[in-house]
Amino acid sequence: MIEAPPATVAAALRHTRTAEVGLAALGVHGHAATRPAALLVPGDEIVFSTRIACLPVDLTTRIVRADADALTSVLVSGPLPELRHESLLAEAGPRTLLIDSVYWTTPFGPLGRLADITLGRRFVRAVLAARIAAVRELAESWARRPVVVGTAIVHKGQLLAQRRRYPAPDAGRWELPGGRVEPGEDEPAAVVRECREELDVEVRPTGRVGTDVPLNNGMLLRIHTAELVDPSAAPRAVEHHEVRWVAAEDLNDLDWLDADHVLVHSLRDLLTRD
Ligand SMILES: Nc1nc2c([nH]c(=O)n2[C@H]2C[C@H](O)[C@@H](COP(=O)(O)OP(=O)(O)OP(=O)(O)O)O2)c(=O)[nH]1
Repeated sequence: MIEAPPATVAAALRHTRTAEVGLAALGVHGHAATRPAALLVPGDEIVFSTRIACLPVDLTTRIVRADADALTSVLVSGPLPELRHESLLAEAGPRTLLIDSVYWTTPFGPLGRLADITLGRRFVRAVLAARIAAVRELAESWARRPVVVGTAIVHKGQLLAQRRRYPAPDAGRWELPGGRVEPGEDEPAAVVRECREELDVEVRPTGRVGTDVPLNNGMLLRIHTAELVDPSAAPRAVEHHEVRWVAAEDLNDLDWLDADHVLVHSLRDLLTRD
């Protein structure tokens, strides 16, 4: 049990720090091989190096799922024929139940099975415990951050994106409508208010998508889904340069803000779900 919402725990699971630093204490050294970015996305690979029974072992895994319900990785190369690691998350009131499952096949027949029982399982349990401790620490500290809501408005299979006008480093880049949650306001109310202010339309919040994303300014970005109350309403750029309806296959073409880049695969899933 972790004292944070599932989307926050899911963000901590995706953080390269929990894959790297969490395991270093056990002599397992890992680094993200494909991208140095802080949150892992599907397709990213992590290389782990360690010694088991004095033998050097290198193992590479690839992330195949990274959303608010689960992080899953599979073996790319290493000393095992098969390895799959699944971390499943379930909401438990204000807390999150994290269930870690590791499935593997042992090489070397009966000898391998013996080594598995005497060493392998103990090692995997210790690795999982170290990782969960790192995830807990990160998630519980992020859960105390102020929240910025982003809104994934879906209409006719497309997502509304808007292009920022300011500040200078972000000008011209794309983001989702939204902003800081005001004191005393709940998140769906902030979504409705921000969309009214930024787009001059009424939206109806419908749920959530993706994991949270920690921002460099000390806040936490959380994405809600929404639909237009009046399907014929046309959102307009009140504060931004431009608004645009974007199809799933075009999401990658936009120059998103850094935080939004790691959400693009979840936004694509949202548009192609039905
Ligand atoms: N709204 C929004 N903000 C994002 C996204 N991605 C991202 O990194 N951010 C950052 C940019 C800002 O540092 C912060 C949100 O601030 P903001 O300027 O949109 O909203 P605000 O209501 O707090 O500010 P303002 O309108 O008073 O200027 O979150 C996103 O997709 N949508």
